[in-house]
Amino acid sequence: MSRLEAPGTIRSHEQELKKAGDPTAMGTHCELRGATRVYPGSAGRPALHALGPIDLELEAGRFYAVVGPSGCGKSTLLELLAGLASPSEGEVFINGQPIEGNVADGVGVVFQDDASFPWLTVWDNIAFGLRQKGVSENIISEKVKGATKLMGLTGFESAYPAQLSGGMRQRVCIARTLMMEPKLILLDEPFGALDQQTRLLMGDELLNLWRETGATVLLITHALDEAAMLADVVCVMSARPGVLLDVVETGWPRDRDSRIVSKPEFGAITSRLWSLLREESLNALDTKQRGS
Ligand SMILES: Nc1ncnc2c1ncn2[C@@H]1O[C@H](COP(=O)(O)OP(=O)(O)OP(=O)(O)O)[C@@H](O)[C@H]1O
Repeated sequence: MSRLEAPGTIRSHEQELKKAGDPTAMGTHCELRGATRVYPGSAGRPALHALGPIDLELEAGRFYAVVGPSGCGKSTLLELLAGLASPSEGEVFINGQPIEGNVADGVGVVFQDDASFPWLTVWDNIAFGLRQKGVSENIISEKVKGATKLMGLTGFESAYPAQLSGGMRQRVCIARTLMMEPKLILLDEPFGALDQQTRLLMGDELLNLWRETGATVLLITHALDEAAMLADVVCVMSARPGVLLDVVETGWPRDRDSRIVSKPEFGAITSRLWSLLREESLNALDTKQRGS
């Protein structure tokens, strides 16, 4: 069942897994402490306080989703964790080490926009990062084969992105990220452009991937049902500047799949998320309509 816990209390789960010697608890541990992000003003535009302060701890090997009103700072939060931006105040730690604007090793990011390279085949798209790193072709070949199989792309290795569906192109991007064996996978609305059925199936694939790699996953999504189905923990953000409103533990078993959407608990979780977000979303809409 859905239950709410204060952000600090989720630490115990990781400790339990480690004590039990769980091999899947191999992902990255992340922590934001008092992190804020203010975009400086320019050309007569005032500075914009986009995020925080936020305190959030991501335990190794768990699946997190972040939901919140449009423009509340979800992508900004992801950029801080990815090391693509530095906090204006506060700190971000990856495995206990502060990061300051450096993309940490073992972090993979997947964005909403189809980021496949149109001039490369599926195979070469997936191999791209490893080639950049100078990895030998033998090893690349083995890894690409594994990734195409895992992402259901076998048989399409020599196709170009334009010959694939949107869902397949997004799988190519996920496979390319996977190649780098990330211990922290950050996804910003990766299924936003897909139809509902494809989103559910991609969600199942993402769950498989998460189980197989033991990575820590943080998924940003507008879709409350996607968050409720996929995540162990749903972080609910307020309207801008986004702060953590609540942390909802879904309580799903690790071997879940999209069939849980028919369970009564699923409806209870999505209702809980909407009751937390409804007022915030109205506030965000109101602010947008006032043009501030
Ligand atoms: N580089 C930037 N410079 C100035 N303002 C920015 C920049 N990037 C984002 N913002 C602003 O910061 C706020 C938060 O943006 P962000 O993209 O993090 O929100 P979000 O919750 O991911 O939005 P959405 O739900 O619409 O995708 C928004 O008001 C946005 O316009």
